[in-house]
Amino acid sequence: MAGFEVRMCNSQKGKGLFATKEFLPGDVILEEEPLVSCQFAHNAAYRYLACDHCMRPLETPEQNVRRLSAKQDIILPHSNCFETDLLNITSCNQCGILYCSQECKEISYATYHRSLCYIQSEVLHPISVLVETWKQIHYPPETTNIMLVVRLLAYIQQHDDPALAAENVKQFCHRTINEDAELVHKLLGEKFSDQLNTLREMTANVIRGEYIDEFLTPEGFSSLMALVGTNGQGIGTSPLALWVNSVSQLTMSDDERQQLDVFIDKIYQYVEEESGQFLNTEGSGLYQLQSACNHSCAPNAESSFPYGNHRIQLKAIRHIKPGDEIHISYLDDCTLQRSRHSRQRELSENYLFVCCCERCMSQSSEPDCTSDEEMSDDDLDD
Ligand SMILES: C[S@@+](CC[C@H](N)C(=O)[O-])C[C@H]1O[C@@H](n2cnc3c(N)ncnc32)[C@H](O)[C@@H]1O
Repeated sequence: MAGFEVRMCNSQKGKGLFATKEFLPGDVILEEEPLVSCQFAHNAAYRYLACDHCMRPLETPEQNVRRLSAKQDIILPHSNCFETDLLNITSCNQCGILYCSQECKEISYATYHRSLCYIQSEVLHPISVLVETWKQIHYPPETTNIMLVVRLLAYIQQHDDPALAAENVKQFCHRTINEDAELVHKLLGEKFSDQLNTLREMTANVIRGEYIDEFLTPEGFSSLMALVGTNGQGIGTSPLALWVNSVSQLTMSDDERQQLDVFIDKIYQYVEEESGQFLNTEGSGLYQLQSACNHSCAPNAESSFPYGNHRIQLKAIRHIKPGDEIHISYLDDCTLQRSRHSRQRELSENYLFVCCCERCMSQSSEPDCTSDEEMSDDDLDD
């Protein structure tokens, strides 16, 4: 038994993910591979070398920390178990892009890469032109990626049953034409309508065909961009974080643990000094089940990437009973601590919905905050 189902919640929230069995805190609810995923364009340009399919970083924790801190003499203890991960690196025979394994290479080719394979050094290739244009339009911190759109179109094109694949794509949360336009405006900024048209024409130069042409009309493309903006799940992978996680589970004396903690704090300090906050290989993916999960300001589940690649895991963080809706938070921990007003502002500005979770509803009798003090960034809850 899967333990969950996707069904309608109400007309405001649309569909949601519901438990069909009990989950205790720490229980895994589901694990899922994305339909498609892709590393962000700037992240790749800044040498965050990753598997082109699953986003597994192609460096050991030690190589990772040395690059991010610019200190070539750092030696990480207990790091030998990670070396084996990198023994199977391979590349596409035609274009040379890198994969962490033969399996990723084969899945990628069979799912979307066959339609998109090109020699990366061809600066005038339509994909290079599109990616470079995207980088001009969408600066870091990146929230989505035009290549996710392109891979989605290639996924439909290469599918054994392209009509069914197009329907699968349309199952993701979608909106009215006006709401799509508003979301694309948010995504691309002030000059969004010219930019959207440019991106659409460039995307059509990369890929087109019977089952995807409907997504390449002005309306279809706007709706596809909004679909990716609403449903795209951020992915972050870091060999250093995996190493920290695995050494924290080793058995050692209190003294050794204390020394290790001091060492970890120190390397994070070096890394922050050299590389700021951009420490992870970052990208986004479209997940069929995960994207059915609605937001709550008091979530009972959270997602993570415990395998250091794009495979997502959803875990219970509170007791979930059969019939309960499974919620994650779309907000970071810090914003979650803030007032209802502040949380709702963040959600409506960035995700274009008015949150109707239980916590917001139970606080809806709170007066609306309008004073300068309450509008400030640190308007903490309660
Ligand atoms: C990733 S989708 C989640 C699945 C979606 N409900 C569906 O029908 O496909 C995100 C969208 O769900 C809706 N949503 C999610 N959480 C919500 C909440 N707490 N209150 C109101 N709407 C919510 C919003 O329309 C949001 O853009």
